[in-house]
Amino acid sequence: MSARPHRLLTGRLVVATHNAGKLREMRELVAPYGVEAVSAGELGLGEPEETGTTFRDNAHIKAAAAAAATGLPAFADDSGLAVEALGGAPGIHSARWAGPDKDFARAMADIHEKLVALGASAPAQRRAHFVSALCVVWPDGHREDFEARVDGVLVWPPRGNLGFGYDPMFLPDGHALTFGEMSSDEKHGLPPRGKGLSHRARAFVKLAEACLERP
Ligand SMILES: O=P(O)(O)OP(=O)(O)OP(=O)(O)OC[C@H]1O[C@@H](n2cnc3c(O)ncnc32)[C@H](O)[C@@H]1O
Ligand SMILES: [Mg+2]
Repeated sequence: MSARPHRLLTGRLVVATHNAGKLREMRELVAPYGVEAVSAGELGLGEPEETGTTFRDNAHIKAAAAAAATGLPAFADDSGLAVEALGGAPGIHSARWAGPDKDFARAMADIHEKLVALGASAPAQRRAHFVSALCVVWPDGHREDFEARVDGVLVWPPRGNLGFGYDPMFLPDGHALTFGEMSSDEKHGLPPRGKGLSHRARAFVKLAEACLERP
């Protein structure tokens, strides 16, 4: 095996998210690796303000806050949908676009309406990508960062109710189903089925390669 420049993650891990859909996916991703995942909710942790200007910064803010509060390594994701015709919006503001009620039906319609106003009806004009920045922070401040994206087009009307957030309108390139129509395993697209499909699974493949070992 090659030398590891990264720090190995073992034992208990805080999954520092308050998003139930992300929590489920992050737990599924770490499950094969023998780490004990405890959620921010189970530990009663608050939500830090996401004041960063990049996905990477915001993921670090969330992981660092959870590591400081618990004395355990913490794992956070900051992610979002970037729509090319909208100059990359909503991007790091993806959660905020859904408002305090987390109304993603409204946020998806909002994006669709903006694309219609631009005359963007052909798939080539409706290109978008999801980005995931994953950050692990240890109580001593050591951090490990991984980022990945998945490209696709935005469909209308939304299709499927299996995922969360913007999944029902996102059709990844080379696939016939939206993320909202995919099972969690299909959306992850991990071996033996694939090399990682979703932004989060692709970033996690990098994290696992660097910081995790199967028991
Ligand atoms: O910050 P935490 O507590 O992790 O939860 P959050 O929902 O606020 O998460 P973010 O700040 O990272 O905002 C990302 C938003 O982008 C959307 N998003 C990210 N990944 C997604 C995915 O895999 N499928 C659908 N929508 C996604 C989703 O709506 C999220 O609320
Ligand atoms: Mg957030």
